[in-house]
Amino acid sequence: MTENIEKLRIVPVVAIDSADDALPLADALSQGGLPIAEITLRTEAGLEAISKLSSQYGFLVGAGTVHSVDQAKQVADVGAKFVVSPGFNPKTVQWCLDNSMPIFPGVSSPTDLETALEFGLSVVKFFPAEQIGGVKMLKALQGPYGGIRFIPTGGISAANLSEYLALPSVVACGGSWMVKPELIRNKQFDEIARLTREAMASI
Ligand SMILES: O=C(O)C(=O)C[C@H](O)[C@H](O)COP(=O)(O)O
Repeated sequence: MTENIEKLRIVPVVAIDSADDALPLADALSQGGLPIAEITLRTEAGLEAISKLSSQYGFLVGAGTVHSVDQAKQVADVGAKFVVSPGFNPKTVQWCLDNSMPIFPGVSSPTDLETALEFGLSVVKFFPAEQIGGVKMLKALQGPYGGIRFIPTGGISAANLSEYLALPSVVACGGSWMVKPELIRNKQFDEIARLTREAMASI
């Protein structure tokens, strides 16, 4: 899974209000060159949106904001291909490992990284990236945690994306800047495709 995500280099993080918008959204992202999305469970429509996208050929759909084993089971049942969580929940991580579900749990400190090592993880989300020290913090972590790679998310946009992607420890960056909820709500799919193309052109 990491290789697939690393090829694309950006993971759009989506909060969707209506599952009816899922397919046009996936089309817009694909047109922009990013056939991938992390659909968060922040909204009630999230699970249904994941279900709709899981059968879209060539589109990689993961689930975000997964806080519990129950939620991990739910997203697995509807066809999510990977799980992301904002923090490190050992029970959720263990369930995913036991069930061959790729998981990228959030870390924000060396202590979290120690836990990730204990679970044998080699790729984690780094959240909230900008607020916890961004590129500088990732560089500092590179020494003692050279075996771990990151998906920084939080505060990333076209303006600072390339700084993160230049780090060898960064697999890809997550972000909502090209899929802001209001763009989806207003069905501005052309604008989503444009912002996605712009992001892809900057890397
Ligand atoms: O919902 C989750 O599971 C999260 O961890 C939060 C998201 O990853 C960030 O909200 C994305 O960050 P922005 O690109 O700054 O919007």
